[in-house]
Amino acid sequence: MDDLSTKKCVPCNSKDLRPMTEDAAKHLIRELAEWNLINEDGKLKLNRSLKVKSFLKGMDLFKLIAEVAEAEGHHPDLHLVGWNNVTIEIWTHAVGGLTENDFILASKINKLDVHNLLGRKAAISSQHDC
Ligand SMILES: C[C@H](O)[C@H](O)[C@H]1CNC2=NC(N)=NC(=O)C2=N1
Repeated sequence: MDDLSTKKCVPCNSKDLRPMTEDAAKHLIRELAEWNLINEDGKLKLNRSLKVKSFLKGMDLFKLIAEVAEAEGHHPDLHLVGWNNVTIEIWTHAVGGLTENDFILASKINKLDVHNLLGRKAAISSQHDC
């Protein structure tokens, strides 16, 4: 399996884009440390929450994530910035479910060097050598 973070998201407006099955999503999620596969009213999504050092550091993290999303042309739902935590959800709105784009974006988020923004003991990805 190629490292998802080395792939590029594709435009979501191709008519033959379909949501992936739950089995396919369960297979791919194994490549994504710290992300959860959730089923919200039958809609599969990727979800994760992170501890951050402060509200402002949470906003800084969202800005870095936004830059990755803009570069990929694929966007997360940046759900929440709390005083010490953030929550991110990713799904492909065009198909109402998950596509490989979502996993690619999550993998690129995992690669961000944001140690200075994260709360104690938090890590953006357990795959990092910290
Ligand atoms: C053409 C382009 O791919 C679409 O407008 C993109 C933009 N970003 C997107 N992000 C997400 N998460 N889902 C989409 O369906 C989507 N569509």
